[in-house]
Amino acid sequence: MRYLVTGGAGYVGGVVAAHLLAAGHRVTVLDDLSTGFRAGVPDGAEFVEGRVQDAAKWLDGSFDGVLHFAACSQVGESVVDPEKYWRNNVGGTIELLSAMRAAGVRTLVFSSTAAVYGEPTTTPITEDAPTAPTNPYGATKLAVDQMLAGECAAHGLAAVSLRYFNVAGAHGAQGERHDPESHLIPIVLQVAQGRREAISVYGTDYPTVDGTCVRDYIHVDDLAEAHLLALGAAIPGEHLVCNLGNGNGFSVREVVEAARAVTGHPIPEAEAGRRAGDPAVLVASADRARERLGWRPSRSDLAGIIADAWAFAQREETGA
Ligand SMILES: O=c1ccn([C@@H]2O[C@H](COP(=O)(O)OP(=O)(O)O[C@H]3O[C@H](CO)[C@@H](O)[C@H](O)[C@H]3O)[C@@H](O)[C@H]2O)c(=O)[nH]1
Repeated sequence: MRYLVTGGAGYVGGVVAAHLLAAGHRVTVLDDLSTGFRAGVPDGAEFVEGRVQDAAKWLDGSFDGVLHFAACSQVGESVVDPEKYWRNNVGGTIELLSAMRAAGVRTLVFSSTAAVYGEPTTTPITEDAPTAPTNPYGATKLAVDQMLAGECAAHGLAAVSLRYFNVAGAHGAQGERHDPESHLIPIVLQVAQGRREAISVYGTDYPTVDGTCVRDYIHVDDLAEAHLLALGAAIPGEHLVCNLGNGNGFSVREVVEAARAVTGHPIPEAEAGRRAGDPAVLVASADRARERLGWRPSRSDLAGIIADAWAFAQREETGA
């Protein structure tokens, strides 16, 4: 099969592209390199530098489906520059959908997020939980989910929205890298490497096991496998929504403790105030992904996830 992967130079898109290639598919990556690097594009993928808004230039009937990752994804930035998020994330997807319709490409897997749920009312979170995003990033991802439901009903698109919880770990030389970095595990590992003095723990008075926020960390390879399964599970006319998480929560302090064990470095902590918009607990119910996709995450051990991220961070540091 032949697939277009938008945003395939990024962390998740690049790892999914690698899994598609390993499964014997042909992959074309479409990415505008707005993140400043193309390290994520795996060997063996065709690479097209361009914007998703211009997908019509490259999409034709030789493609069997699209995996859509191209999006702005920094929560904080979305609050200060919401227009950029609506323009890219929603505007870009409108153009992609019309290009797909024109080319007769009728299968789509979309990179959605747990951020659509906002502050959850129950845990673990199922797909039927109320959606109430607390920032423009989550709002634009929810808008695309809603757009896809309409596209499926009106035009018979087969679409799956995968709502990721906290993606972590690495696939060999493909790992998580943002500039500036804001995610917990990469920052903790920068402290281990001596590139930062301490990890600022955002909030120690949450109603959780140790007062710090609890998240559901999922290995990027498990996440990638769900995308391949989603391609097979997509049904014309149906918009399927699945959460992707392990169903286990770990606190910030548990993550830091696990990183100390993995790296052998002390990793000092500095208590800081709460970060605006952080829910106390975000843990997925992945029952639907198990039932509908047949998905079985196999790398849910936190130490293993951090060990892969650490190997990637060390590789980046030494340029190996
Ligand atoms: O220096 C840091 C960085 C993070 N945290 C905490 O660590 C947890 C995880 O933070 P982070 O890695 O930034 O992820 P989240 O804020 O949970 O957001 C992730 O999960 C969201 C949906 O659940 C997605 O929308 C985001 O894109 C994705 O980054 C949170 O409680 C943060 O407050 C710290 O204490 N110190």
